[in-house]
Amino acid sequence: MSSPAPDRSTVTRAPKVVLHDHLDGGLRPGTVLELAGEVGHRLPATDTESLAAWFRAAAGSGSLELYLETFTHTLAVMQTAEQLRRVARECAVDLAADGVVYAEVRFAPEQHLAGGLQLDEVVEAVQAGFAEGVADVAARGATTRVSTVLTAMRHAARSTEIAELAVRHRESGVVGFDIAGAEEGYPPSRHLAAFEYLHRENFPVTIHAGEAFGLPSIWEAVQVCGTSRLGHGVRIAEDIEVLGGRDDHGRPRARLGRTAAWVRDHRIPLEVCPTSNVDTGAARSVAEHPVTLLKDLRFRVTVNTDNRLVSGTSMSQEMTALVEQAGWDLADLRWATINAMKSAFLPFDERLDLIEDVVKPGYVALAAR
Ligand SMILES: O=c1[nH]cnc2c1ncn2[C@H]1C[C@H](O)[C@@H](CO)O1
Ligand SMILES: [Zn+2]
Repeated sequence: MSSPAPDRSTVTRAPKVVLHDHLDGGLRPGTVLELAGEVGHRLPATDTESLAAWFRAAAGSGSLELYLETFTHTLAVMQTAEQLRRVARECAVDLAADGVVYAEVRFAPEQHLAGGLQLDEVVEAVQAGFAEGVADVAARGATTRVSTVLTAMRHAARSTEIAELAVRHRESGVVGFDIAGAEEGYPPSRHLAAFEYLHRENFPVTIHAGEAFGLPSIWEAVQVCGTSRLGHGVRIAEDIEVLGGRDDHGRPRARLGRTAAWVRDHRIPLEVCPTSNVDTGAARSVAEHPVTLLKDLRFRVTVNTDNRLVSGTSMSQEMTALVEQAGWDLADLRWATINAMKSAFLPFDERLDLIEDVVKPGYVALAAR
């Protein structure tokens, strides 16, 4: 039985969980303008509206490489402890205002050293900003929680150093490690030493894979690098043959290749970011995005923002787009949210508590209105 299609305000009020959100892709346009003015960085626009529009237009180029070029303007204003703390504080506040109750936010410390900071200082500044933001939210009577994922850039050669950095800060809210950046030509196995170190340390890993490059990248991330989650992972759909019609349980009839079957059988979470995928050309539209097929086939799908500023989005926007353009209903949103909470890099009991004490009651409250 399908549940009603929620409107935008219901989606905004629903408790949401985001596992894939880049700190340097989610700044407020006003903050970029203000900080750029302070450091003398030239931007392609001079007011918040046209700057936000510039990011949208530049990001929607259909290529990951061009999408990533827009980050020069955000990274330029994230090079001091004060700047990082402000951006992180605003990130926590903005996510909470959108109804996000748990977030894992990522960034690449190696990209924040131009102002003379050391790697540990970068992490400490961001952690301090998240703590301030969470406290601001609490002071206004709401609750959110933000964890940190440290990213290493896949074209660079600092992944082992960043992996060690992540492990050093595991007691203060760094919960995972990721690799990001241009995918083609930079397979995840280049960073095998970092992944092997992290496995020895029992430290969680997610890998951007199956966005700009297809199945081999996903296979390598899972089977060679032993990732716990897949950043995007949408091109797993290339390993699925849709046969048409539905089975007795209402699921689409389909034949899964070995990699797709492995990912589904082992419940490997897919951190799907629909708008970002449309921007980079990994999907034609939200309506045609493979996330709906993957949901119907009961992969462990989660819904994410990727880059709120760059893709002009939010969790509520991603979920509303899925409702309006791909036929998702409230039960689907709840399911994806619980999937995300189950897949978080938190201890099992804390994940369970958030599901039972926050997510499920939040959905009950929505239904009661
Ligand atoms: O979707 C993405 N794919 C690959 N790399 C990405 C994506 N979004 C952001 N990045 C890169 C650009 C950022 O500077 C970096 C760290 O957050 O990660
Ligand atoms: Zn990403």
